[in-house]
Amino acid sequence: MKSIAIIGASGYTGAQMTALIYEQPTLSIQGLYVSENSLDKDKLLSELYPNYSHISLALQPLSPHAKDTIVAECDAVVLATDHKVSLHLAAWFYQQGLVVFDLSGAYRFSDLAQYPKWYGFEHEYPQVLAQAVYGLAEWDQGQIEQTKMIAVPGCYPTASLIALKPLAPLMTQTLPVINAVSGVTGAGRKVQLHTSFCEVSLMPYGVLGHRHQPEIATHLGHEVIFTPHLGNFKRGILATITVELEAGTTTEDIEKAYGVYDNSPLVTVKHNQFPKLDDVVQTPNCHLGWKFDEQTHYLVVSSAIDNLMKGAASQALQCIKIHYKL
Ligand SMILES: NC(=O)C1=CN([C@@H]2O[C@H](COP(=O)(O)OP(=O)(O)OC[C@H]3O[C@@H](n4cnc5c(N)ncnc54)[C@H](OP(=O)(O)O)[C@@H]3O)[C@@H](O)[C@H]2O)C=CC1
Ligand SMILES: CC(=O)N[C@@H](CCC(=O)OP(=O)(O)O)C(=O)O
Repeated sequence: MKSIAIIGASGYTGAQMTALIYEQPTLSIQGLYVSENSLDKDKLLSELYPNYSHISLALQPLSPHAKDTIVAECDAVVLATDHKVSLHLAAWFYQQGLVVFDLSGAYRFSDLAQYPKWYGFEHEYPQVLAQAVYGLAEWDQGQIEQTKMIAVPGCYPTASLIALKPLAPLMTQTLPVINAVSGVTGAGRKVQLHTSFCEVSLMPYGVLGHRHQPEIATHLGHEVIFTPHLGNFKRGILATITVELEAGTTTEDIEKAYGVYDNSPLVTVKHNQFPKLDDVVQTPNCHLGWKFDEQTHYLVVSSAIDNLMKGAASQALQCIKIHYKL
């Protein structure tokens, strides 16, 4: 049995993480934590999320004493916290010997120079960062087993990389174009004007400047154009990607490339049939659908995931299971 503390448990990904770990027979939840002065401290998680009424756990303030107790009692921590919060907590828990599964972007680049540019802070823990691995579960299994510092990928990068990585050896220099729409939970539970009910209307944002563009490019090994959109629905991401493949590429080559997922139960690949969000929301699955034009050698692939599940919590659970060989 592995004992895990969940920090940021009142947020959307933290609550989802709690519900998933709660169901695991070989994992136990040591505690749920929020910030020391959180408005939600000492409330039951089920007061915030009545759909989790079966989980009778309180949200505890992450005091210095609580941190020491976590170190004494836990094997691992899940950080479902903002990047800047995770930056410090991940380093501290890692240095105390715990395994860290961080849902934020604070450890997803090995290149220190990316952090001031995309996250607005200098990375203060280069030695911890050097130990961090990217936790795209279907691709990085060996690394996830080896290290104690796992950076769980972002939601848009998960959808995009699962679709694109098999195609990388077949791509030309032309940049793949990724258009993706996310539900509003992607922005977290905190109150913000642009995610309030009357403000949300399908629109692009972060055009040519979203931090997930370099994350996708880094872990694909190929530059991309990435345009996220906010949709007026709660959960899910649909990324539709147009990519030019080398002249002479055949439909069979692509079928073979996507065969890499033949033994990945959570990834479903369909030719000439496109996914829809309703089929993946509330599941850990990724559905891919693709079509290829042999004349122009352009391929269009759509990738659908639940941003809070495969885009965050269920992928973190995959990483936990891979790491502990559960
Ligand atoms: N939402 C999504 O679809 C995805 C999110 N992510 C990433 O996961 C992380 C969490 O996202 P999300 O769940 O959406 O965020 P939320 O805003 O919904 O939740 C953040 C949580 O962190 C807590 N928190 C804030 N400050 C501290 C602190 N100093 N110590 C302990 N807890 C703290 C908050 O509670 P309180 O403020 O009351 O203390 C809350 O529980 C982020 O890094 C995000 O980028 C990754 C993939 C997908
Ligand atoms: C709709 C929405 O706002 N989505 C978030 C992405 C959330 C995510 O995956 O997160 P990381 O911050 O962990 O990379 C955004 O665009 O910032």
